[in-house]
Amino acid sequence: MTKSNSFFRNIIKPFRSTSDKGGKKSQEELGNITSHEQKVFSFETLASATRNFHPDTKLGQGGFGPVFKGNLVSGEEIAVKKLAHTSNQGKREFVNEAKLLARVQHRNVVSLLGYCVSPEKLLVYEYVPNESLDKLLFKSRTRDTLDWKRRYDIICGVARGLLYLHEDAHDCIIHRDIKPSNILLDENWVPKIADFGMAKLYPEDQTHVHTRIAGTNGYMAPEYVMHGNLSIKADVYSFGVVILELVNGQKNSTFDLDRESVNLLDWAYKMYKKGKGLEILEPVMASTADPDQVATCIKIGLLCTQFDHHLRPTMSRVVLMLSRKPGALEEPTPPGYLGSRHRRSRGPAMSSSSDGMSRESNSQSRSTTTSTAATATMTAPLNPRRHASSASDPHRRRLGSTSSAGPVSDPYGKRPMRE
Ligand SMILES: Nc1ncnc2c1ncn2[C@@H]1O[C@H](COP(=O)(O)OP(=O)(O)OP(=O)(O)O)[C@@H](O)[C@H]1O
Repeated sequence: MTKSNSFFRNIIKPFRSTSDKGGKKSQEELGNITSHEQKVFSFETLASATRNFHPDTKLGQGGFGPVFKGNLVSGEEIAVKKLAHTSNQGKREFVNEAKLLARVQHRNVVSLLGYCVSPEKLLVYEYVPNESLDKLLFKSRTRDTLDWKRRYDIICGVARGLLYLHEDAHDCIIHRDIKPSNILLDENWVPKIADFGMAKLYPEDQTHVHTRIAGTNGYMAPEYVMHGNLSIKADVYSFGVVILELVNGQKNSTFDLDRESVNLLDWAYKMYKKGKGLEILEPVMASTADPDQVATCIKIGLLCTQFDHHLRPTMSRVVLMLSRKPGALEEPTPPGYLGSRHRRSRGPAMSSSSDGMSRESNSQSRSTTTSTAATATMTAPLNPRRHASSASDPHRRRLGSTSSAGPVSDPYGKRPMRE
């Protein structure tokens, strides 16, 4: 047995004896995975590194359970994710995260260093010191640390990380939960995509997969929320939301700058159409930001969040677009979001851009599904001013709304996949 196979077998085994009826299948699936070298850590090593999981070393609390900061005897700093005992859901996510992260290695994706399975299930990551993006971006006290250059570099880094996951990794991986709290920043502000508990392998021979909805309100693509239709374009949509949040500094789902707009996407699109795109930029950055770069990012954010997923660019195209002038990019069509009502445009959009040239929008995609109705109304507006109940409950905030004909939605929000 190879080291990597033993890694997954060790992780899976303790779960199978309890409730995992699909364990054999999972084990076979995992057994096929080739991974980078993974290290087995003893429980004692990790307990000692975290001072016995002392509360002072706690970095945060995720869906799995707590995450602690540790120092190995070698001096290396690590982050240790400890699986809470209670949920089977957590176990599935735990295995999923281990399984997927073990096979990826990229500057913009957090590295899994190893694991421990007994007596506790622990995943060990590289420590990423500058916290998650949400903690900096959505707090007025810390927001100033993110000047435009940093924000632009974060956008470019996350784009490259997603491009890697979608197109360059061993298999295409859809992350499914791209949002600022899952983007960690290292000591040089290099972004690292984290939290692969819900990520899904994307079968090469399929154009899309239908799956249980899992994700976070405000970041989930409309076709995914309504029909469980999952493709790489769902990540592209979430990435577009993150771009616009980085430009504006407000969360899409709690946006309150304009009472006439349902959310940040709606407002940003309206401003753009009025020729006031640059006013989307958070005023504090106005003096330092490069207007062309800002305009390009806004346009990419709007292109990524278009209602019609066929029209959204792929990540390779996004990476290319990031180095272009805004006038060289196609015109975005209206965004999709909960509560939007929008007739899907048919065929590639030919549009006249500000430099006067007509261009075909890039709609090449690994998703060619047409299961989405041509006209769709989503029934649960995001704006908490209108639907306060969904904003106050953390589970519901993560929950995607679903149409009655759509796939099963999970009342507890973040769920990995139909297995
Ligand atoms: N490798 C790491 N380095 C530094 N901090 C980390 C690392 N991994 C996680 N953290 C911190 O621990 C917190 C919890 O992370 P985790 O990925 O478990 O959950 P989350 O993404 O915040 O929430 P959820 O699981 O509900 O999506 C993060 O917000 C982050 O601040």
